[in-house]
Amino acid sequence: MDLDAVTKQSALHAKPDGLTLQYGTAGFRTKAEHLDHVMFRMGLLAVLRSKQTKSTIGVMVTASHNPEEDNGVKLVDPLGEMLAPSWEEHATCLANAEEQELPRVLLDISEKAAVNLHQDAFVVVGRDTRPSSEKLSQSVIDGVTVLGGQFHDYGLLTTPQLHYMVYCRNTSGRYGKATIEGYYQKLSTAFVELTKQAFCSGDDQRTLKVDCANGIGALKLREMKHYFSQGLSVQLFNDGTEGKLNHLCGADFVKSHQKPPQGIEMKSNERCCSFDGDADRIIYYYHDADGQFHLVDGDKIAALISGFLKEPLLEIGDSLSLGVVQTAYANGSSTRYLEEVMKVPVCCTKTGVKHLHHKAQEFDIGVYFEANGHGTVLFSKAAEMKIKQLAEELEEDKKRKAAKMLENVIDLFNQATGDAISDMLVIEAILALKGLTVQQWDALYTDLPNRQLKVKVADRQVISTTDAERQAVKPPGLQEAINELVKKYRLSRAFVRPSGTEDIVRVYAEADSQENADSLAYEVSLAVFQLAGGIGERPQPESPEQFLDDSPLFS
Ligand SMILES: CC(=O)N[C@H]1[C@@H](OP(=O)(O)O)O[C@H](CO)[C@@H](O)[C@@H]1O
Ligand SMILES: [Mg+2]
Repeated sequence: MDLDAVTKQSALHAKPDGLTLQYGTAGFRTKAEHLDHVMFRMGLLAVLRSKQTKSTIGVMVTASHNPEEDNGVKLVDPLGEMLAPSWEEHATCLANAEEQELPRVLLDISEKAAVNLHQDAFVVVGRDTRPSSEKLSQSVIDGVTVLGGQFHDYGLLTTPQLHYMVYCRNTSGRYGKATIEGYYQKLSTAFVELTKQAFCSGDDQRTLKVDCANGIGALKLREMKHYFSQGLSVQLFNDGTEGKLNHLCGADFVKSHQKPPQGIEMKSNERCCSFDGDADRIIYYYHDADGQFHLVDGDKIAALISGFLKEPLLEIGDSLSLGVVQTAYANGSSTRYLEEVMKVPVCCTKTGVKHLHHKAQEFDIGVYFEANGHGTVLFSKAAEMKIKQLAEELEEDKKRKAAKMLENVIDLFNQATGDAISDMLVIEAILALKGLTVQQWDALYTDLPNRQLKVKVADRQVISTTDAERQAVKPPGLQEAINELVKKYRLSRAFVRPSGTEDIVRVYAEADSQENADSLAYEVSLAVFQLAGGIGERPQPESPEQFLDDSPLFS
């Protein structure tokens, strides 16, 4: 390691005084103007991680669903997974080190993680469409090269596409080709194969309206749509030509506001979906004949997919285990439906894809989705081999077809991470094969009315939780207060946790009516405000709708 060169270069990527950042649920995120030094340092860290794992490491520059002025960075581990937790700590240490400390911190990390400094390093870089992303990804590359690492800059990519590239490169191309063309080919071939039957049987070509959040999803979907146009026609909205990234549109907006995005023309009963700003989340929705808006979220996606997978699994007669992984934000009705109607085991983990991903790996077939639409399905190596073998060997036509279908489903899912494009194609394939409308899908179960709020407190870390974030253990008295409030309503549940991506506390409540869910969320927010050090004046009790966007206390 040429530490003198690091010192010299780092002066060109100076750290603003007094800034402390933490590698959170999805890497570092803050205002773009504060991130140059973090990018450079994550370039350095990616080289060390690459040397240690003797693999290609990914660095993605994005702040996903956050405002256009923000940016962020996360590292992608060898199998396309999120960075290992011990390295998250190294990342935080490195990002916050004073400039003169950098050489020492780099040596410290190398020693602690037993990095062989003579090993070659290779890093791949991707970025979203934010105005700040190009320059920031150049700072990542500066960090990579100063430590002698090789790199490939993919330029504009969705986050899941970068995960895919990393996975392909570290599995000698067995997973797919590590090019954008390879990604399009792999997914669209599986989609066309899977849906052949559905479209032969006389179904009209299907159309789907997609709100691309004015982000990278628009660019990539536009490039890709010709590959699968024989099975599905997508109409793009919020494609970035006019509007601002994630502003009044995108999956996060639709889910948290429970209303349609601006910039999309919705006719009644038309199937629409929204991606988020880096295209790793997807949410469906429609207006019914009475003009009422219906959200079909990540929980319903998990229900649709697991129901669909159960049938061919039964058909092939193999006892592969199927399970669903959710977080505390999953609607209570979805959990009940999966467990009681579908008879599928359900696990709850902490928020953040890495937790769900790891839990899902415990099943032969692990379906994981956050309610906000981030998720995928993981097939264990053993399950994949078994299915491939059965698709070749099974004599009975019906059984062989079921195995073949599962084989295509495996190829259609991005096994590295949740992927809006891949999930969209899976969902569209299932709806086509089953002949389901979006209304029929929505009718699998009825969501319990729910409300999410954000509370600003002086230090959100005064709240700590247990039981997959469903119980607050600190500050004293908070959980007891929540329990008392929950008792006032029917079918109710509420929890609070500090966000891992924003400087706020999140409050979630559900109950038998929207009014009750709103009141409960509001009352719990007040309890947080009082017991966990809220900032500003105590808000007057009004409808949560009124302070969803505007209040400095709640948003
Ligand atoms: C309630 C919620 O939607 N939380 C989101 C959000 O995390 P927070 O830690 O809640 O800020 O961003 C994460 C990264 O995108 C995503 O994984 C997660 O689901
Ligand atoms: Mg995202």
